[in-house]
Amino acid sequence: MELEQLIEVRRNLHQIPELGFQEEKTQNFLLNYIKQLPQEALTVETWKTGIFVKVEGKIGKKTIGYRADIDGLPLNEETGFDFRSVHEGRMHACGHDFHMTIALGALTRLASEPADHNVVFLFQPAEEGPGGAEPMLQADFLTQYKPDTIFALHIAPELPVGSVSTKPGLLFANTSELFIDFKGTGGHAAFPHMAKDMVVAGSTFVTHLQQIVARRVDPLDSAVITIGKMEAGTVQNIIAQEARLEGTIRTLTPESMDQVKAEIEKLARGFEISNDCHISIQYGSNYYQVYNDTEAVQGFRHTVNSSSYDFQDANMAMTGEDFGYMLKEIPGFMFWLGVDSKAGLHQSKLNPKEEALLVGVNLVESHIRNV
Ligand SMILES: CC(=O)N[C@@H](CCC[C@H](N)C(=O)O)C(=O)O
Repeated sequence: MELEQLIEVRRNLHQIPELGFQEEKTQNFLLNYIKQLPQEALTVETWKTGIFVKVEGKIGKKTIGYRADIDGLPLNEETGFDFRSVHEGRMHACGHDFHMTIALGALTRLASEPADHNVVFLFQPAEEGPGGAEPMLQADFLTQYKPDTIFALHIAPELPVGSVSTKPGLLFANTSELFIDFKGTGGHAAFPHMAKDMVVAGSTFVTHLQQIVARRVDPLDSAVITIGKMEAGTVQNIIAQEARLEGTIRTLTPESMDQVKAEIEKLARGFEISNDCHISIQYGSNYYQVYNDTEAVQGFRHTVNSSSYDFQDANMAMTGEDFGYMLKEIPGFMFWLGVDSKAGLHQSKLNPKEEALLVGVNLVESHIRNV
């Protein structure tokens, strides 16, 4: 599959981003594509809105897993491309259109010319939330064809095309979604002393959360608490009775995640007293850290060094990835693929360079053949 075809597939996928476990059109597109490949070596099975494809190897002693995530984000695209999202308020702003296209490109080559080993492609739903990797690991297909090793990639806007980057050990953080609801007493804007104002409580709480990171977490460790969404009130002259914060916590160890959560709960109890309100905290999906196997990374470094592409040592990042659950069960690694975009991940103008699609396909295919 050459660059022109990869671009066509990517642009088709780019137009139809869907949220986690709603990826019906995406699944159909992928299935239709897979259907027109030579079928002799393929076993295809759907799992919820995802898909497994096994390619029987020529020798077939080992099984290599390759995972691509398939969901989009709830974001309005602002690229102005003629192939922009046709789904209002949805965008492939985390590169999953690239991830799927690269997997299809490698699958296309392997379906025509299988590798020595078996390969299982996992088209996984719901990476952005609520998390598809952990339940997908329980699928019967994987019990039957459990990979001995597994890998995946993520696009990296800050790296040039032709570069990839990874490291042994911890690559991505532990994550937990965070939802905090405040309930006070509404009232007339002119009589604040008679109400319990949840705009004030909620917004002060946001700034106090940052003190947990600054003053409770060991400075030699690290954590992030980001509130990405805040909702409160009804109109400008009514004191808000309710407020809601939605965010995410990132830590470098599962233990510091427990500590940060305990600190948030402690802060909330204090706020309930000082603001005379009720606060309830919910954690949505939690992702286990992405921890790369040293030997697997060495093998990949060898693949890259034997190609015309450039390998760079990565730093840890506070991004999260439910692929961490797969790596907890199966040794392997994740790597960053350079796509050189001014706008970063989760931004409405993300514009990865499409030449990187071919770099991805070449490296995924050659690594599978080298393992
Ligand atoms: C690679 C990437 O950007 N992943 C997401 C994963 C989000 C997990 C969950 N919804 C959360 O926000 O905690 C990320 O934001 O890092």
